[in-house]
Amino acid sequence: MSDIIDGRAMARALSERTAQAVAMLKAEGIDPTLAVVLVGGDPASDIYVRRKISECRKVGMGSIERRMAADCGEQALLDMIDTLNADPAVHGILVQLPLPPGIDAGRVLDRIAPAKDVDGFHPVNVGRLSTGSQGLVPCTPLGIMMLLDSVIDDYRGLNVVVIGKSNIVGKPVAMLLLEREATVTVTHIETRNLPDIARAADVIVAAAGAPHLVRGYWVKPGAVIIDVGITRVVDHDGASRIVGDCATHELDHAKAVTPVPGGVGPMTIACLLSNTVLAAQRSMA
Ligand SMILES: Nc1nc2c(c(=O)[nH]1)N[C@@H](CN(C=O)c1ccc(C(=O)N[C@@H](CCC(=O)O)C(=O)O)cc1)CN2
Repeated sequence: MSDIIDGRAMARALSERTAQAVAMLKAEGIDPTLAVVLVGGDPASDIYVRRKISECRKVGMGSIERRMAADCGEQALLDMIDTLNADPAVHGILVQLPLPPGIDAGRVLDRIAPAKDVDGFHPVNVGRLSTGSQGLVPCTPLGIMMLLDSVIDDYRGLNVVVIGKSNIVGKPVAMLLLEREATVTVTHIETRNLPDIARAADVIVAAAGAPHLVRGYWVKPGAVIIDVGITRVVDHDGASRIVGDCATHELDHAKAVTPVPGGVGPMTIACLLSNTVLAAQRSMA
C-alpha cells in the first residue's frame, strides 16, 4: 500500500509558519498585504480568489480584492496593475488566471513589478529560477517540492518525469528539480512512448490536465507520484467530483502518492501566502 502525502496537513503547517512571520513583520511596522485581481466571472476563479482572500485573513495578512468586468479592456487592467505596483502598502500582486479572451496574459503578467510578482510568472522571476538565483518561485511548483521533500532526502541522480510543459507547473518544477540535481525529462502532447518513459521514473509529476492518464502499469514499484491534475467530472448519477491525472486506485505499488483533492492544490494557496511574506521581508531591505 502506498503512503498518501497529506497536502492539507502540510499546507496547514506552512500557513502556521506564515502566520508567525506575519506577526513578526507587523511588530516591525510592516503589514504584509496581497492584492488579488480577478477579471470576469469564471466560477472556479471566483472560488479560488475568495479562498485566497480568506486564507490571508486567517494568517493575519492584509488583502486587497479588485474585480473587473470581462470586457474591461486590457488597458484598464494594465492601469490597475500600475496603481498596485506604485502602492508601497502592497507587497504581492496576483492576477487570477485564466484571463478572458481578448486580454493578452503575457502582457499583463509582464506588467507586474517583479518584486511583487508572488505568482513568479514575470520573465525576470522565470529567468532567476532558470539560473538558480533568488527570485519568487511559482506557487504550485514550490508546493510540489515541499511535498516531495517530505518523502525524498536526496534527489541527486533520480529520474524524474514531468508530464506537461506548462509555464505554471511543468517548466518551473523541472527547473527546481534540476537545481537539486535530478535527471529530469519533460514530456508533452507530442511525446512518443510516454508509458515507457514514465516506467523508468523514480518520481512522476503528472501535470497534463488529463483525468487518469497515468495508469498503474506506467509506474515502477517504489516510485513517488505527484498528481497535479484537477478535473471536474460528472458521474453517471449526475454528481460531480474532482479527479486527478493519475489512476490512484492502480498505484498501490508506488512508494507515495498525492491525493486529489487534498494534495498539491492546498499547497498552492499556502505557498502564495509565504511568497507574499517573502516579498514583504525583501521590501524592508
Ligand atoms: N494567478 C494564478 N492563477 C491560477 C493559479 C495560480 O497559481 N496563479 N493556479 C490555478 C488555480 N488555483 C489557484 O489560483 C488553485 C487551484 C486548485 C486549488 C485547490 O486547492 N484545489 C483543491 C480541489 C479543488 C476544490 O476543492 O475546489 C485540491 O486540489 O484539493 C487551489 C488553487 C489556476 N489559476
